[in-house]
Parts: sequence; C-alpha cells; structure tokens
Amino acid sequence: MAETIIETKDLHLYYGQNEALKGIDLTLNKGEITALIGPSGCGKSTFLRCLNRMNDLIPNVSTTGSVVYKEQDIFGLKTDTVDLRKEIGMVFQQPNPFPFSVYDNITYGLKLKGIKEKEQLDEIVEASLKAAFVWDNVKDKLNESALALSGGQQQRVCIARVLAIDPDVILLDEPTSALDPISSGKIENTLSELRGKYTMVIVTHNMSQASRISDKTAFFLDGSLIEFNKTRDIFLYPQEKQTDDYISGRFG
Ligand SMILES: Nc1ncnc2c1ncn2[C@@H]1O[C@H](COP(=O)(O)OP(=O)(O)OP(=O)(O)O)[C@@H](O)[C@H]1O
Repeated sequence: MAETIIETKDLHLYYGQNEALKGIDLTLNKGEITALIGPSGCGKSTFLRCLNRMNDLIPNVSTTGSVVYKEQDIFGLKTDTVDLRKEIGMVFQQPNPFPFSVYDNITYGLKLKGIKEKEQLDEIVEASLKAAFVWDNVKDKLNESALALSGGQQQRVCIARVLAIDPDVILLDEPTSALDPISSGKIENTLSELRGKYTMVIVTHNMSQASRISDKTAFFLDGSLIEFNKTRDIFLYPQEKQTDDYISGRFG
C-alpha cells in the first residue's frame, strides 16, 4: 500500500485577482515520480511552488486550502520555510549553481545545517555527486568554479546540491528544458536511478519525458486538475477528452 507524503486539499492560489489554481486535490506517494503536464500558463509551476512555499516570495499572492506534509498544513504558523525547503528541495529550469567552486556548492547547505567537519563534508560531497551521476565529470575539478561546467553538468551539480541536504521530496521545474538532448537524457537517467529513494515532482512540457520517467501524471488545464492517474493510463487510456486532446497534440 503506497504511503502518502504530500496531500493538497482544495488548494487555490491567487496572483492579485487572478485565480491561478482553482481547488487542487492531489495526493503524492512516497518514492514516486509524478509529472505535471499541461499547456503553458495552466498553473503547473505555481502548483509545484506551493509544495515548498516558494510562492511566498512573490508579492500579492494569496492561498486558500491546504498542503499537508507530515500531518501538518505547511501554510500553518508552525512551519519554518527554511526548514521546509531543506526537506522539500527544488531544482529550477535554468541550472543555477552558486558562483563558487563545485565543492562549495555542495557544502553550502550542509554548513547551514551545522555540518563543519571536513571529513564528513568530503564524504557527502562525493556521495551526492555520485548519486547525481556527475562525480566522474567533476572529481578532478572540485575546486574549480561550477559555472565553468557544461549546462548539463551544472544541472546535475544542482541536483547533487539538493541531494546533499538529504531531502524527502525534490521538486523539479522543467529541469531539462534548457539542455541539449544528451544532457537531458543524462538528467532523466539520474532521476530514474533516484526513483524510490526520493519522492519527485517534475513539471515538463515533454510528453515523452513524462511517459519515460514518471509513475503518475497530473494533467492541468486553466488552473484545474483535469486528470491524475498512473502515467501509463493517462497516456494510453485517458478518461477525459481534454487530456486526450492535449496528449495527442490537438492543443497546447
Ligand atoms: N509571479 C507571477 N505573478 C503574477 N502572475 C503569475 C506569476 N507567475 C505565474 N502567473 C500567472 O499564473 C498562471 C499560471 O502560471 P504558471 O507559470 O504556474 O503556469 P505553467 O503551467 O507553469 O506555465 P509554463 O508551462 O508556461 O511554465 C498564468 O496565468 C501566469 O500568467
């Protein structure tokens, strides 16, 4: 029986007067990869950012409903968003390594967590870069700037940076859309290898990517969740006409 890790209930989000999410009920299971698909502007990134309260950083945003994680509504007063984002990490569309060395990129969050011992830091750096399948590319460049790496390597260093702080959930907002096909393939392999160890939610415009790597797929349209099911069922037996039209390329 799958274990629920995050559950959104009647989640609405407004940018000023514009209702970008119109009551989303969605359950994410531990260890699964969930793809969020839908045409541009349908609310995928907005929904993703709700899951670790990244929308808090945007002015004039208001939210109703709840996002339950570890039996608590993350919008409640008890939530420390810095701690929340350590448990629910994020990878963005553009690789965004800090302008530091590869080593310092990975240890940055660890030092904030109070881990200072060199031996322990070295171990975590190696393990995270290996887990993100970029160790072989960077093991001789740990003290060089992460900005000098290729885009695909930078993105895998960004994934390693998230893995280093040992999150429960990783949110990925179109993590391969700025990359060439070979780098994208490597990121996909990385994510597939991490399946089961982490719960992942990925926004993608790439239907074949969603069908290759995700366990579940959620189809959004105009701020609503139209259909959510096992990825195979969404792509082979969509229940809603709008889903069928979208995945068949009839709009979007
Ligand atoms: N920072 C913001 N301020 C105001 N409105 C926003 C903001 N971000 C998104 N929106 C609006 O919210 C709606 C949903 O946008 P969102 O970026 O979540 O969609 P999306 O499905 O991720 O789109 P895309 O696939 O193009 O990235 C759109 O109408 C968009 O214009």
